[in-house]
Amino acid sequence: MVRTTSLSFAYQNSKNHTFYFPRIDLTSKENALIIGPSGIGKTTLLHLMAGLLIPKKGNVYIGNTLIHQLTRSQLNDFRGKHIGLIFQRAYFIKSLTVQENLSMREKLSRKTIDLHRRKQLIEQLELTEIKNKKVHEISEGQRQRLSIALGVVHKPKVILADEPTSNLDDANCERVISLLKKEAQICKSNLVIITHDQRVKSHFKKHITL
Ligand SMILES: Nc1ncnc2c1ncn2[C@@H]1O[C@H](COP(=O)(O)OP(=O)(O)OP(=O)(O)O)[C@@H](O)[C@H]1O
Repeated sequence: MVRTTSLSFAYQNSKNHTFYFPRIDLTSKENALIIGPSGIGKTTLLHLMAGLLIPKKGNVYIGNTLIHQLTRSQLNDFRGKHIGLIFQRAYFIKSLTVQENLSMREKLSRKTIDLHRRKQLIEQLELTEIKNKKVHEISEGQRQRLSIALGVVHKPKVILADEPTSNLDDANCERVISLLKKEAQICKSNLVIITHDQRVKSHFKKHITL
């Protein structure tokens, strides 16, 4: 369950421009797209939902937790355990292998390491053949799939993805969307995607328009 209430935000250096966001209310396992023109505040909203930015007013519930009432260290801990972030440009440790990056992400979540889950994910995302390769040795498409794996390996309550398909051809776009939906189903999590991509829109019933 993900819910936002009267969320507003202003960047410190933004000459008092305040963003006001519509209410979001996602029931258990419900997915949604955040859509709207460039610069309207989609990434800002996603970062608020991830607890990476602090709202001026309002709050974000993930499950029963009001995330902005947590202390900074509780919030970091909560994010590590319960939020899966997938950025357009993923952050990897390039000197480590695919498998080592996943293992590092699991350790950071401080959840019990689930070797079966990691193996299953590597197979599902077709990373088996390159699991022992360093990240700088793999292709762009493989990196995209690894970034999904890193976002979901710890079975988060919510998966937040920022433009996960914008650099992909049609076949890979379809593949990434169906992988994300499948992983959300397996993790029983809410999936929230920011997109400009017309190809993605028909795959989701719920659209949040900014
Ligand atoms: N750290 C920051 N400090 C000040 N202003 C910022 C900061 N980050 C973003 N902005 C501004 O806030 C506005 C919204 O940015 P945001 O990235 O949330 O928009 P967006 O809807 O995701 O855009 P796009 O679709 O182009 O990625 C933009 O005008 C941007 O320049």
